[in-house]
Amino acid sequence: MRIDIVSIFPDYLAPLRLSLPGKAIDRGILELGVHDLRSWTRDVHRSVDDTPYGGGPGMVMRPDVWGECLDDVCPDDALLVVPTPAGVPFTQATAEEFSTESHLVFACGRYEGIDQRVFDDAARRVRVREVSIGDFVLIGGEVAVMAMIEATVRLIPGVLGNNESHEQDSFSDGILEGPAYTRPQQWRGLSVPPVLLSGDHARIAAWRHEQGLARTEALRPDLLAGPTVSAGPDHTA
Ligand SMILES: Nc1cc(-c2ccc3ccn(Cc4ccccn4)c3c2)[nH]n1
Repeated sequence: MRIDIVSIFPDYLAPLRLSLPGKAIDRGILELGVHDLRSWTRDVHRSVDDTPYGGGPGMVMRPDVWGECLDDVCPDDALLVVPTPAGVPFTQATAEEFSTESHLVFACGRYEGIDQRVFDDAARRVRVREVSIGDFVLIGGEVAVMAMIEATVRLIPGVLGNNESHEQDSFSDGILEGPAYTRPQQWRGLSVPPVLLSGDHARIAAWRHEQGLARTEALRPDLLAGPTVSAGPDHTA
């Protein structure tokens, strides 16, 4: 898989080369390109934003600079992912879909966002996903992109080591994971649940499922309410 990211703060994405994505890069499983949007400016001030039509606070990112950038960075077979508070929810299902792509391009906006015509124009030749990572507003797209890349890259075969796996991920079977324990068996007067010491793998699996279900009912009853809308093949934003 190749991932390209466009940002006016390319250094913000440097941590992606550590930890998981970094290992994937070293193993040749992932190619990562980070691009400074200002490389596509033509004025002496290297301007990327302007005042919003219709008035309102803040600035909007210019279509001309983004358009020329995406012409260079985003080929027709790529999936263009645009983080925005006004997008379709990014879920584990979205991460699964993204992990099967050969080329992802992430457009990190700032200010009040990017001129909508950038995505209307891009949609003439590439698939576009406007995606939200949660119902809160960030200052820009970089943090959202790092979260989406981590959730996506860990699902690529070979990225997680043998003793880590995503098969039992939270959300992958629709319920939250139950509690986890490690040594020591007694700690500050608190004990590990005896079932986990029993060696009875069927009982342990059943207990973990019950614990996950109870946690889900208590904290995330919405997950038990049935399928939700998320950014995926049939939900183009
Ligand atoms: N789940 C998410 C995603 C974002 C996000 C993603 C990209 C950008 C580019 C700019 N902003 C700030 C901003 C503020 C007000 C209205 C629009 N955008 C972003 C915010 N916030 N929360």
